Amino acid sequence: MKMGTALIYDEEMTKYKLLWVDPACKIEVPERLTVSHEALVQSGLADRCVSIPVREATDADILLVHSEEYLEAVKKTPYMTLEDLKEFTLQYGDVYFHPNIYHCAKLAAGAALQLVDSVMTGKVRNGMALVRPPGHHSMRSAASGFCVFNNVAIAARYAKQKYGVKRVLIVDWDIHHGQGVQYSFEDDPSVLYFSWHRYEHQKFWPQLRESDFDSVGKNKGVGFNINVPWNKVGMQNSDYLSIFCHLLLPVAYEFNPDLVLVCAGFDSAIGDPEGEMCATPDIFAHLTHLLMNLAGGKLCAVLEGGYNLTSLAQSVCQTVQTLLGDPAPPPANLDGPCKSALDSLHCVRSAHRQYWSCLKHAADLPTCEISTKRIKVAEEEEEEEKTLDKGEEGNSIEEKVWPEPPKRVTPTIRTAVVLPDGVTCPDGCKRFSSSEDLDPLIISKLKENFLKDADDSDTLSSLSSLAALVEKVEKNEICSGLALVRDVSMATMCVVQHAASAHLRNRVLVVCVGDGKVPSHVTEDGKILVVQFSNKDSEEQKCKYYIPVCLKKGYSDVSGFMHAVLGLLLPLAYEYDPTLVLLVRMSDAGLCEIVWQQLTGLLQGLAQGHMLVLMQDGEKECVGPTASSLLGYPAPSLGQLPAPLPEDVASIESLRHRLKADWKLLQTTAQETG
Ligand SMILES: CC(O)(O)NCCCCN
Ligand SMILES: [Zn+2]
Repeated sequence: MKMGTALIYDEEMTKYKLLWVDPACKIEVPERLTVSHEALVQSGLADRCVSIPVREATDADILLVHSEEYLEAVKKTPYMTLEDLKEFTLQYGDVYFHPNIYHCAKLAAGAALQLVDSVMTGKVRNGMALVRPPGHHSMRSAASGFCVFNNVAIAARYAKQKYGVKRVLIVDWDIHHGQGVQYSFEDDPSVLYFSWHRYEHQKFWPQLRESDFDSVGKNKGVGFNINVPWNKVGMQNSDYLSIFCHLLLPVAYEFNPDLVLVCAGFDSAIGDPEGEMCATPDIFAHLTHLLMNLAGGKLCAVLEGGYNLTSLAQSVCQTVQTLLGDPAPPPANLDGPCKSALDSLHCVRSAHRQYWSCLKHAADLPTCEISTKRIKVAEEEEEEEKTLDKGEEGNSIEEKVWPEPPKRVTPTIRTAVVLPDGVTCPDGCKRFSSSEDLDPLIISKLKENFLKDADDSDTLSSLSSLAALVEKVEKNEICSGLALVRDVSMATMCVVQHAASAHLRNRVLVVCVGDGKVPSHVTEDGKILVVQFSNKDSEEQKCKYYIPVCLKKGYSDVSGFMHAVLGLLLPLAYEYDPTLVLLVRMSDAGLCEIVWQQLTGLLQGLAQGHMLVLMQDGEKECVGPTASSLLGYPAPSLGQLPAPLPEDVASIESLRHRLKADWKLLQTTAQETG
């Protein structure tokens, strides 16, 4: 698998600005680009990227999306007087023209195409284009919302035409609805457009009825347009993650794209005057990470909006650092999605349940219109009393403050391996067997707890290597580890006991695939959370921290397993927020290798990538693929997923219903909180 991250930027795109007074447009300033690029340079991230030059999009490129008359009209703007420019601008909404904006718009679109070229030719794995003017509002024959040419829509058409890409996923996390993208692809089943956006029941710009959740696409494209309206401001990290886990990721995996394009707008971050949301910049590390195992890692992020220069720069850095493969930071303040977000999630899932098998079981609403109107009425009442108690000034937008995202230090050793002699150490990994610096107290504890006959020296050495490995991971000297052990249950017990012991401030998430014995007794205090996938009818779930997931055909049913991973394990894991993930492959795990790699890849978003994988020593052939995932290589695609088995969906759903009282990120509708 290819590595390397492209960065596409050219300061020429800073050389246009608003030349007259227009309150709607004054936030779109050249400094947006300079602070973003400067932050990447100062943090050392720019130097780690492959710098790719911009180019001008050709007429043919632009005509993939826009009409000739529109292109011809825009071509005239460089020669216009100030008065003509103002006049020309009046025909569009919330956008401005400038003698140099046509040039910059060609560079912005061209930058996106250069990014597609470098990813599709395998020169890099993924990349980011820092561009302005943005693109997702511009339509076939109209500029809109600071956008002139639709950079991402052009890139999607270009990828299909030049590289024969069959399916493109466009994820638009900008806080505005990219209506231009929706109009371009709403009847096209080969391009799945996903957008969340501030909507407030059509009160927020661009105030379109077709931005609501019931715009699902047209004709052959039904199901391939997904709109998530935010009907309140103040959405937080939990709200964004819930949408990814319970809507975008299940659909994206079912869609199985060959290429992922991101309309990477950062006005959805805290502090932005447009979005007025409260998600912190580090959330973009997780959103990026969660998309990086799709399409074999082929991901192109293109800048859209973002108007708070501080949160914009921080969010851009979080995104690029994740594209480079650095482990994600611990997600901040996950306290469950708010009611309004759950209502939106519920409406979108039920609007799309007929198009996506992963949503077929989604609870139906009586009808969303009624529920939305009901919510609307309730909110308006609430709104009234709020303004009343706010005193005379109705809308005081207080200055938001948030902590600087934590520094993400990648350990010198990314992945260490504990392997029996004769098993080769995978490229990029470091063989680990040191236990000499393990204090004798621990050694004696291991002896008394785990050794039947005291002179079983190689069991002792393997267990003490594991204990030593846990210490190194805890100290962030090593990011992740992989061990082949003789007795995987005993090794699990040893790691859990060691990691959970007092002197290590750990919360250990133990994910077991297979029916072996797991440490279920040590989970009362919440220092351990065990999730075990098996095909044995699970004995009644004992406590909040031991969760048996029973799948009829075990994990051999890829769809059912991925359904459980995306909709149950990921939300649980994010809410639990472990400091260490222990992934255990029990000997009888009939798990297909790619699913195992997807699971390993997805779980690395937790615990800053601090993960230990334990496997039975008979699974030598699994060492290479597991190591490649631990090293940050993207997992191969799973291919088109058939519908999960109904009985598996039923058992996962009933488990989710049982658990959601304790684990708020498992909720998918507001009704459940009642
Ligand atoms: C790219 C963008 O989505 O941030 N543009 C926002 C335009 C807002 C106009 N009121
Ligand atoms: Zn925006």
